[in-house]
Amino acid sequence: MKRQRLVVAGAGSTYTLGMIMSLIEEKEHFPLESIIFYDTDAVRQEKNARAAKVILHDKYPELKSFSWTTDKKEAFEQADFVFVQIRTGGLKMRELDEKIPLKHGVVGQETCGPGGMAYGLRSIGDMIDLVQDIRAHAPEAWILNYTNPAAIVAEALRREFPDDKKLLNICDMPAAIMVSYAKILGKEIWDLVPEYFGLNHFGWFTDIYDKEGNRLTDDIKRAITEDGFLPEDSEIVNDPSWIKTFKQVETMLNDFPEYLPNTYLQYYLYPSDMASKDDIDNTRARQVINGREKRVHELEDQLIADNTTANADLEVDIHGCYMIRVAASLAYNNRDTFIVITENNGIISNMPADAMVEVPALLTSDGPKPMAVGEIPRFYKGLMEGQLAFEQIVVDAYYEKNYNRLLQALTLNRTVVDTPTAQNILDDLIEANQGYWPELV
Ligand SMILES: NC(=O)c1ccc[n+]([C@@H]2O[C@H](COP(=O)([O-])OP(=O)(O)OC[C@H]3O[C@@H](n4cnc5c(N)ncnc54)[C@H](O)[C@@H]3O)[C@@H](O)[C@H]2O)c1
Ligand SMILES: O=P(O)(O)OC[C@H]1O[C@H](O[C@H]2[C@H](O)[C@@H](O)[C@@H](O)O[C@@H]2CO)[C@H](O)[C@@H](O)[C@@H]1O
Ligand SMILES: [Mn+2]
Repeated sequence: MKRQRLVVAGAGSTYTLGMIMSLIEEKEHFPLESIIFYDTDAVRQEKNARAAKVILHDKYPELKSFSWTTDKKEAFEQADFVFVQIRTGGLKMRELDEKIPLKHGVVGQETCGPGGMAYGLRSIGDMIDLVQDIRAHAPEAWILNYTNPAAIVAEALRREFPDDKKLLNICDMPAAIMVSYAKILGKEIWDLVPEYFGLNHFGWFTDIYDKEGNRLTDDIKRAITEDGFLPEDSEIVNDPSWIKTFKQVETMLNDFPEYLPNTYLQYYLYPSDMASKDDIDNTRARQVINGREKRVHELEDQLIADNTTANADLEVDIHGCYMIRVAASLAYNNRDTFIVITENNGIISNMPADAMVEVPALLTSDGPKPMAVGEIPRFYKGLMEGQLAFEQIVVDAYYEKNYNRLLQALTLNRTVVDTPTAQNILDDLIEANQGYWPELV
């Protein structure tokens, strides 16, 4: 098995340490020769890097080299794989994305509605530059991108790099949901075969099978409607916000029993309820700053001070493992099935060919081979068409630098709808995003 040379871009991320643990856990599936961290923020990256060095020294002796840099050439020129996880504007801007819509009585969420639009307009330019930089030094490397808002980023990258066959956008949410299904069924996530369609953070499981072909969907639905639904992945199992989100799946399934919903549909199906229950002074970004980010940094301080993992509480979560299994399937032509974001081209036969959809695909060394979904029922098609138009108009607005396009996008979005409200939110977002968004005309 060829050992891979991996670059983590955005290595100052709160997910990096978890990714290192997953790389260790998955080393037989995806063996590494080297890891290079790359980030534009040398200080933020260095903390993660020094802690990772301690972990890798203890738990990955086979790794030939580990280093970190802010130099693009040094980072990318030898890469086989680049995992991309950047956040333009940081958690500070995420907090504004959440608070500004809430101030106007609208859902405040990093990837949905106005918050997703704001974050998208910040991310697009940086992501285009980053992919160009990677391609300048590593034309053949696989780029696995999970930078959010993945739907809007994927649409912009599709337009910018139409012929790039080694650029794949992915999200871990379907996998995190499947971890909970697996727990209900007394199985492992890797034993389950999903049938799924949608857009990123906007989709449904239509069926779940095991590898022997047994249909398990009704067992899952029955368990959720009788006993409720909880997160089970280690990263989120005890997080009150994620517990509340998973519980909402029971409500969605009772209201719309046909398919099993992605958790993110709560923002689109119950927007008034979601907006009214959020605390503007303690939105998700604030919880992450005081929670995951603080926890990760404290753990890193401890690892660096101790110079050993002996006393550290290190856990593996599905986020990293999913990305790594995806990478392994591409690298070694495993042809495993994963839910990924890809251009529709007839997969969902009654959705536009150019839509970036989220569907199961066989991942091969020749790229993803998505499985046909066929025609989807009118309700889902209607919801998806509205959301897709929103996402595509946001990307149009980025290129056209056009205020009115953004007003159209927000008015279309199920979390907003009302034009004067859309105008007020948009004006506040423009002010908050000066220097990040294109100058609008
Ligand atoms: N698709 C998914 O399912 C999924 C799951 C988890 C996280 N994410 C995404 O991963 C990203 C990281 O999240 P986080 O909360 O850890 O954020 P974070 O702010 O902790 O980390 C992001 C890092 O990216 C760096 N960065 C910003 N712009 C950069 C650029 N142009 N080039 C290189 N580095 C750059 C920052 O300096 C920072 O260190 C976000 O986009 C988040 O939404 C996606
Ligand atoms: O609010 P956050 O920062 O905690 O989460 C935002 C991300 O939520 C999803 O990712 C989950 C993931 O599904 C789960 O497995 C675990 O690793 O936690 C992640 C969140 O902490 C979502 O898919 C991402 O796109 C979001 O960035
Ligand atoms: Mn996601």
